[in-house]
Amino acid sequence: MSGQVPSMSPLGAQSHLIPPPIPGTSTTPPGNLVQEWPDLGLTLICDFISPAEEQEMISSFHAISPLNPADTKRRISQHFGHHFDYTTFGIDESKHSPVPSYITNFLDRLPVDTEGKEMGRKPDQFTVQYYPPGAGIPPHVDTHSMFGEALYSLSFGSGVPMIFRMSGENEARKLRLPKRSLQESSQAGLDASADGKAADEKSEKAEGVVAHPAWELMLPARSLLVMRGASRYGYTHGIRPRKTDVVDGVTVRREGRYSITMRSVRRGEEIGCDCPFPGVCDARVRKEQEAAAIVENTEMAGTECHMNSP
Ligand SMILES: O=C(O)CCC(=O)C(=O)O
Ligand SMILES: [Fe+2]
Repeated sequence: MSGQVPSMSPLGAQSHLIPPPIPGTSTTPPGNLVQEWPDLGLTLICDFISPAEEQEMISSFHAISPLNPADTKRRISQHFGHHFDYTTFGIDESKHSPVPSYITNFLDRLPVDTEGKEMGRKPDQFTVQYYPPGAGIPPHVDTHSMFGEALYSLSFGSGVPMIFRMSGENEARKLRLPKRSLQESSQAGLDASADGKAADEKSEKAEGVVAHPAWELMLPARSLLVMRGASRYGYTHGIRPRKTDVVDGVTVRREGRYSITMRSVRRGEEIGCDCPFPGVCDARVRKEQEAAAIVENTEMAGTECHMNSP
């Protein structure tokens, strides 16, 4: 079955990767290969942009953020479109950075929902990132309630394997921990998530949490990944920091990679989530915390009454 969800694995197997689920394949009218995992809501469209568009994107990125040869480790991010305010967890309508033409040029080509409440919805928030060779991004679930369901990631410059794993107890627990700092989870709409894979696995091992197996999906340069459904709401995604990758059985050096993460910002009544993954859903966590605060206040009031009574 395409998009089959792997079953739970015993502890210890988690650092090993299992093969990715087998996709269904098709081609778009211009002949681009499309890989689809319908059960996971995951789609990968190859050659979504041309090599010429890719070159334009790279030069436009570095026109704003020139590469610093002394700094070869840090991911560099540029934000366009509506600004998301991570202190209020809302949109700041007064702040908007013009979206560069290298992005607006392909917006009409993005696959959007053709039915349902998000029909025709296009992204309006864009994060362009440069990952120097070897850099990654910790496994995380993008915030559910504040963004539309479809998340897009366009890869360019070079390809990279993205790691996916059905989230479990560990992610649910972390989402419920008091936030050490909003900044920590802020840079790309991430949940209050891991500090990285190593930290993730260490805490799982220490607590004996049984993790779901992880698998990697190669995102080729110029490909577009679309995450909806389970892959968007229930799975963590990330990129392991490492200098080499094994691609089709061959070890290759990782090159610098760029990506454009595209999201649509929810406003007003749209904010919220009723996904089938309450363990890692920020909307559910907020409700739980509000309910707990009401109980606590009621108990405090009861105590006061009791103290005041003769
Ligand atoms: O670089 C990517 O493809 C993904 C980045 C990501 O997951 C994010 O910004 O939330
Ligand atoms: Fe993400």
